[in-house]
Amino acid sequence: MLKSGQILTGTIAYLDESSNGILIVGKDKVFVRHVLAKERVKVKIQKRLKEGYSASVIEIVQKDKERVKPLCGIYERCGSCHLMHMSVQGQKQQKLAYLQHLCSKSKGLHMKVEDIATMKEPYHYRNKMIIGFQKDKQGKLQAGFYEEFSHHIIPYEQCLLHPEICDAILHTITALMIKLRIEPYDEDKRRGLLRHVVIRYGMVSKQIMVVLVINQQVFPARKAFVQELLKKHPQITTIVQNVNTRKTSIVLGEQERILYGPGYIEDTLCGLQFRISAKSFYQINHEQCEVLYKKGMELLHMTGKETVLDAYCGIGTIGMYAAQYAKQVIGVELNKDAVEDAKNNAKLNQIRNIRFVCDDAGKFMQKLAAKKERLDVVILDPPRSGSSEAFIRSVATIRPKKVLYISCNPQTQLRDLQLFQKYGYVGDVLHGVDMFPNTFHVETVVLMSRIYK
Ligand SMILES: C[S@@+](CC[C@H](N)C(=O)[O-])C[C@H]1O[C@@H](n2cnc3c(N)ncnc32)[C@H](O)[C@@H]1O
Repeated sequence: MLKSGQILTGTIAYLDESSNGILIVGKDKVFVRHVLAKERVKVKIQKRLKEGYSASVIEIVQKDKERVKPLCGIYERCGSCHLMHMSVQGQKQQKLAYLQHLCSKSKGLHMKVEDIATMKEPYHYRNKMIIGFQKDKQGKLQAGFYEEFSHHIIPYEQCLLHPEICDAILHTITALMIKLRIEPYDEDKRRGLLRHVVIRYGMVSKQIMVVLVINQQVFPARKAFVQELLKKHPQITTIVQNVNTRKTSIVLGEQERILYGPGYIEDTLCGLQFRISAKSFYQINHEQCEVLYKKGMELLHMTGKETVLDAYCGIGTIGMYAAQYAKQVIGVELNKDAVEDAKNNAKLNQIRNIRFVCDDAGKFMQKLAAKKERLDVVILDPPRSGSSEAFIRSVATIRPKKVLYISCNPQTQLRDLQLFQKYGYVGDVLHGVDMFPNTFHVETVVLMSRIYK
């Protein structure tokens, strides 16, 4: 048994799915942050965990050649980034090893992992920023991201993952909160006004949306707040007030009020125009999203005769891109604001061979199967939790020739691939796209086809 405070030296065996370095000591696992696989480290045991022990690094005795100095001053405390101490190549190797490991332990699947498409400049890529607020012990207002596994905010000056303008806007918002005596929301006491600020940035259009999430219907200093914010940042194209009075960690509430501008931003992706409103999903990495969609179309290799279903379609981005290579596309999405955006986006781009339905993807697929509808291609890009058996079973009933599965969570994707296989669809290559550099997340795409003709 290891003791708290005990000092050990050893070699990191591998990094787990949360990028913890694993040191094996006898039968015990010791979890070490911010190390690389194969590095020799001197660590101090901190505490016992359910699965082993946590330890802090005293010294990296032997550095891996992919180790780099993190550019962010609060990297080790913040927790939003996990791999900033690795070069682009090192991050790629780590993500490849992780995907290979996941594939190898997915029973019944014979997947190989093809390359991961990385970004040359892996900074300032996130087009959406979510900020929380708190007061420190001295009553000083702080703004920042949540520390990993906690509701404690780590204040920051500059975030290397977002466009610089977002930081400047946030600093103005913090100054305005102090000036106009706007209290940050306190989760425990359930008091205070401003819960979160969401900033969305159109990477091509440069349009900016600021969403102020407040804890009550009335926003007392609203006019002055909006006027002063716009005066300081005339680049902001829309400001939305969102009301969230629920006891929840979900950021946005249902109700919205537009305080300035149209209530949405527009952006260009794969040569198409998209309107994005506050509650709609939009891929957070513009450059890599284009890489991902192109990869998807390349894998599908469509002839222009296909009827395609774009399931979990968001604002219709993949579907509209696919519509250029297909006979017709149906998009299905649960979020009604996103469907509204999608319908507008089809008009905006004069794409007439696409229609959108607001429904649960599983239920919609069951209805299509019951009506014996014909589909040639199904594209699905579900949320992190993955798809459902109802959806997968109905796909098998409809018997499309090809199924393209895009995912931001390879664990649930591989679970779903096992189900697809049970229902007669197999894929053998997982393609990675690094949509989230400096973090342990990775986007993957796989093409499946029917085993039985
Ligand atoms: C990862 S996003 C993908 C969006 C889109 N394909 C894109 O690339 O921008 C997942 C989408 O699934 C939607 N969604 C979540 N659960 C759903 C369900 N049960 N049925 C249909 N859509 C759902 C979310 O609202 C979100 O827009």
